[in-house]
Amino acid sequence: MSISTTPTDAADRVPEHEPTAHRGLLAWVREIARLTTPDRIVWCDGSEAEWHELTDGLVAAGTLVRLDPAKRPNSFWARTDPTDVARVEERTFICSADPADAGPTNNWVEPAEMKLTMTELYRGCMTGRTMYVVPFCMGPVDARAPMFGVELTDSPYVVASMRIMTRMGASVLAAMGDDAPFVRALHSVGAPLEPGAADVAWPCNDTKFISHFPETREIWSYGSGYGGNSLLGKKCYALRIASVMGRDEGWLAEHMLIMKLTSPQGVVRYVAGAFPSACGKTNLAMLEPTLPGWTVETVGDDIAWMRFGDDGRLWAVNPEYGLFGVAPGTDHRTNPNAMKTLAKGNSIFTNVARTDDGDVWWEGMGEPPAHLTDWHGDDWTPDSDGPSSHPNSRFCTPITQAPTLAAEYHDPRGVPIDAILFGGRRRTTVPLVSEARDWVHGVFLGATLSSETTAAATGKVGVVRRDPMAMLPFIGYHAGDYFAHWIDMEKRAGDAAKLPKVFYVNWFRRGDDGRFLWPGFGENSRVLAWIAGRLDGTAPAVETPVGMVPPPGALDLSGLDTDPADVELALRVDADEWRAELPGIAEWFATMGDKLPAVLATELDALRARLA
Ligand SMILES: Nc1nc2c(ncn2[C@@H]2O[C@H](COP(=O)(O)OP(=O)(O)OP(=O)(O)O)[C@@H](O)[C@H]2O)c(=O)[nH]1
Ligand SMILES: O=C([O-])CC(=O)C(=O)O
Ligand SMILES: [Mn+2]
Repeated sequence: MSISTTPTDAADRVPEHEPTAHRGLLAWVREIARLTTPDRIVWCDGSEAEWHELTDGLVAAGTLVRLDPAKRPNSFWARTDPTDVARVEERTFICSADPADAGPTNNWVEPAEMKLTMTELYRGCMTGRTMYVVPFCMGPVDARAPMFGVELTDSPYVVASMRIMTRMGASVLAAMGDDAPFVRALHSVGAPLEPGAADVAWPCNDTKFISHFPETREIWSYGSGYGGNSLLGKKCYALRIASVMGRDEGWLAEHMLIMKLTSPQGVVRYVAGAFPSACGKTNLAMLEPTLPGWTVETVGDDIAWMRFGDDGRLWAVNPEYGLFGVAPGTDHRTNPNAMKTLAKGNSIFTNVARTDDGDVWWEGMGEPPAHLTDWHGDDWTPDSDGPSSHPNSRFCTPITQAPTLAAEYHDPRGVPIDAILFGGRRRTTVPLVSEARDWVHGVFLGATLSSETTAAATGKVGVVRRDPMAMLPFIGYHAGDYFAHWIDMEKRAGDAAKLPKVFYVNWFRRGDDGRFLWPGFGENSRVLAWIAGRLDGTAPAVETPVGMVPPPGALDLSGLDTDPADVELALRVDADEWRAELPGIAEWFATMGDKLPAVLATELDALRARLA
């Protein structure tokens, strides 16, 4: 790291140590320093030495606790303020010039008004703190058009996490040269330190704003240190801002995993999958197939940027560099590859429990130890009331440590997608797997995707809501325009178009007694094998009102110890349940007003007719 300024004249000193000649960047850094008045400015180089300096400082401040290096090398335990544990959707804003561009799914404030409000919050907000300049790149730096960003933040926890989650530092700054365009991402925890005041382990502010200015490609985040609100390369840039770039430039920025699926015969298929937050993307991306001979390799677990190649195929890149995964439920039986990734160390665990011998623990990881320190920092025993770990506790770890990493991960061209899966968390109605009849029907399935809310966002858990393409909290513009953009992708593919087939999955259907009807996790390979068979034209399917499903016997259930009657229930298409679903879909579409593409209204009419 290089320190560019002294404590007293942070904003105005001659930039002798500023490691770039990028005038736009320098001017912005000085402008923000003048506004936020940090004690010093640090330009992050992404080096090993810088990581150690940051993490040592965070340990000294009490934000991080170093885990036992013999068990978890170079790894740390963090606890947040109990009010700062998840994305805050009601405090997230799309500040487009025209409110119609934000649409019915976003909070909107006029951009100048939002900037006025937030400028007053930012004024002096870094007093007593360091402002870090974090140059980062979403996707490979050697891409044809590398996607740069710079985050200015007063949180060293954010800097350390950004080093895991993005390509960042001196090499990125060098690649930016002196005039590359970049997304300006400003972040503050909103907790100035007056001289002599004591700091807290997790500074944050009750007032929170996660604001996006799509026209100027800017992000202003204030008051939260939690990942989804503060690691601005992730949801804010790679989904909300990038979805607007995609609209303008003809590509897609999606909340999708990307996997490489290889059959026992060696046939390779690339599959992307959109499931809402905490609905199984990371697990599917790292799956250990139970069906012999199949392999799954990981390209991405959360975000896919997809554009058509000259070959008419849809090519997907994972813009991220790390995994920011849900901890609870992750275990050697459910996701052994995540456990192996974490065992290599170099990770930050947030809001999980710590064992007395310097390791981490969370619900779902086998038998609980007799004593833990829980995510509040309190003593915890198996007799304690609540869980030891917050349901949205997370691990942050380098994706390059995954034993399942596909070699293609590093390829700036990405991988050509053969199938897109949409999926949600539904106790009823939605069958284990179904296939769309064509592209428009596939877009309809995505546009009407529904799921029960999870702990990944603040608010009530378990409420069914429409979550189009698993992007409800992340579409940076009008959802009706977004649907039209998806439909139009068919035209963008050109004459040689080879569109992915679309499937709809639900791992979470339950029996009357609340049990999961389908065992999930590695057993999902059986569903993937049927999907691969559909792509090859070898697997059978039967028409139902909602799409094509595997007939009895079409799923390979050999060696599965689930009751076949449960599998049948998981696959069932119940016309009554689906008829009950129709008013909700109609209501949802009505919120799009005249922006709803006519073909989607036609799809709904056709579904209604098939169910009549
Ligand atoms: N029953 C069941 N649970 C699953 C399955 N796959 C994942 N889960 C659980 O669902 C939760 C979320 O899974 P993840 O894979 O982390 O979800 P995600 O979509 O990557 O979540 P985000 O990182 O928030 O976007 C975890 O507790 C998993 O254990 C499955 O096939 N069946
Ligand atoms: O953004 C976050 O906090 C984590 C995440 O991946 C999601 O919620 O989809
Ligand atoms: Mn996610």
